[in-house]
Amino acid sequence: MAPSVYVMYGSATGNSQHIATSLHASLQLSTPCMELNKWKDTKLVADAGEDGEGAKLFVVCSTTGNGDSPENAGRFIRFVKRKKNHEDGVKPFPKLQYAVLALGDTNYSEFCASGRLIDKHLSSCGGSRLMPIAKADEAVGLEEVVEAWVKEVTTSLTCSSASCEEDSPASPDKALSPPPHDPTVCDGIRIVKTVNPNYTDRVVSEDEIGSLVMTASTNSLSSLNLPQPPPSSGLALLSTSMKSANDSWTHTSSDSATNYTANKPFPSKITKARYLSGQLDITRALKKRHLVGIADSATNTEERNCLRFLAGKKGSSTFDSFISKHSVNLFDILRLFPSVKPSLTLLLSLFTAVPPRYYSVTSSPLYHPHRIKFAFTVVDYEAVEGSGRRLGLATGMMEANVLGMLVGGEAATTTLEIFPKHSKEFRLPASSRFPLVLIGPGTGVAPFVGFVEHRKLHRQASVETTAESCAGMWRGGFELESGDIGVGRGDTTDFCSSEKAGPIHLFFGCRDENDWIYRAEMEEMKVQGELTGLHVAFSRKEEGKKVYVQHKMKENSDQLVDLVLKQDAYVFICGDGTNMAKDVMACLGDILGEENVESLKDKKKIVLDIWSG
Ligand SMILES: Cc1cc2nc3c(=O)[nH]c(=O)nc-3n(C[C@H](O)[C@H](O)[C@H](O)COP(=O)(O)O)c2cc1C
Repeated sequence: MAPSVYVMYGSATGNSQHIATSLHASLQLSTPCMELNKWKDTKLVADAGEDGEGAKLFVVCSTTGNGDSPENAGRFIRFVKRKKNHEDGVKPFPKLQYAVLALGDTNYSEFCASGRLIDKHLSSCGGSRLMPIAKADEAVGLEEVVEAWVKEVTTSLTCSSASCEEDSPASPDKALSPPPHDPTVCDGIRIVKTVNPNYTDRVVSEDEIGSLVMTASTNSLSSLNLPQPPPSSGLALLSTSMKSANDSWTHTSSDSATNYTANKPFPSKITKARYLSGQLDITRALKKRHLVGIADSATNTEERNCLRFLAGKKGSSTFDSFISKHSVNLFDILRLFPSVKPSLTLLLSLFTAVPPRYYSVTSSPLYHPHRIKFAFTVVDYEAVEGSGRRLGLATGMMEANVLGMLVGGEAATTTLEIFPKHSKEFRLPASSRFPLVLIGPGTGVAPFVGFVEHRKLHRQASVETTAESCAGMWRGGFELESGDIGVGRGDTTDFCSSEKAGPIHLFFGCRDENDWIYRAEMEEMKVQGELTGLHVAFSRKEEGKKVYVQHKMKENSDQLVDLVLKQDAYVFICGDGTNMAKDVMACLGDILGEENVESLKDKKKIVLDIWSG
């Protein structure tokens, strides 16, 4: 009997899920397409086990966080990693053949970490590779690697099948990649009247397509009637209450709060909101896979061809200059290409459920055990001047919810569904004695505000506890009278307070003073001595002089060497992964030496929490 074929995915923002479901549909499999965590709901273990008929498994999995697995793949990865799965005789998948497509982004240091783990451990679990792992890089575009992998999977299945000729599954190209060369598209696509108002019924060359679509888009986009919220905005801070009869945020693994997940979030009450500054800058646009899907629903051939061209290899530069540059979204496409009438089912399959958004907590649980604060940039921008305003889906919703609170002190009307996502590494060392080097330009600074607050409160609490013990208020069952020991309570408090806490240096960067979030807090921390060094870089304060955090780090090279290499400091870096993290890591390499940086990363003494826009 032929082995059963399974397609499974681990996805945080929908890309892997879409690739997997499209592949699954095109292969017309009888097994369901599942998220990896649901592997036990399938017959995979039975089929690929010692007594099974054999199984082929195709995995598409992304990496999120800083080398973390997507939530819907974590359980599966923990399962394949189990030590006992790798011992002789008890391997769970001796009859498994598999292939892994890993999605990632080379801007992150742990490129494709989850896919690599799955590929490695499926082999340790007894499986054999049908093909080497494929790694698709978001930084340069996923399409090429994805298309090649899908083709290889399809070929491997069709040609290993005895009934190759009659039973071959439908080509996955249909769902996943642009259609093959079509002369009406590539040799002279006619841009439809609705796209170009100056259209005359003529054939235009490929070179003209870009500018025509651009002209049309600028005209049309600027007339889009997007809802206009009040003038912006920028960075906002929300404070939400976690308090309910039985739940508390502060307790860890054993507590019920950790049971809140993306699928079962906690409805938190918004208690406070305030603006932190007035600047924004994020982009969001349709991906090629959306265009491929939508193109088929165009009833007008020319519109369909135009969309296919944009989604294909030949249309890549037009795609960049039209779709990406203008942040063209579905709504724009429906207006620009009126014959496109996608069904609800198609849209649901193309646009996966809105993924959760992750924000760093900026407050210490020691301060407010039942409340958390977090900061976010309100996405509100024009992709190209005059092309109309774009609003962030999640941040726009959050801002709208608390607008009354921000401008008039009214209470928020809705709750915010939240759940915790614990970080293994991006957390303060247990002892306050270690110095900290905190590098967080822009909103990257948000978690560090909580770090400094937490360390202050932690230290206060431990000084008070130690001082009480030292002063003889408690001595394991009996109390000493004042005068029994030669020092007073004041002396011991002073002694305990003088216990050395490591210095904290914060490197922050922004455009100019208007952009300086948490300024009051930072300056207060410096005055109070909680921050030993506050190093602020302004990139647009002086004409022609761009100063970034790396420049401030270089200025303080000797101090950094002393803190990190002699005093055992922890270095935390948070913020934009596309440029900042790379530049900061290169700068650390220059200051501390590449080898030291590598070894400190391995020891988790240089820790990153980064994201790409
Ligand atoms: C918040 C965030 C963190 C990420 N972290 C990593 C990472 O550590 N390593 C990596 O290779 N890619 C990382 N990526 C890139 C994603 O893996 C990539 O965008 C992928 O296409 C997402 O696929 P998905 O939608 O199926 O989750 C990250 C992306 C985001 C948005």
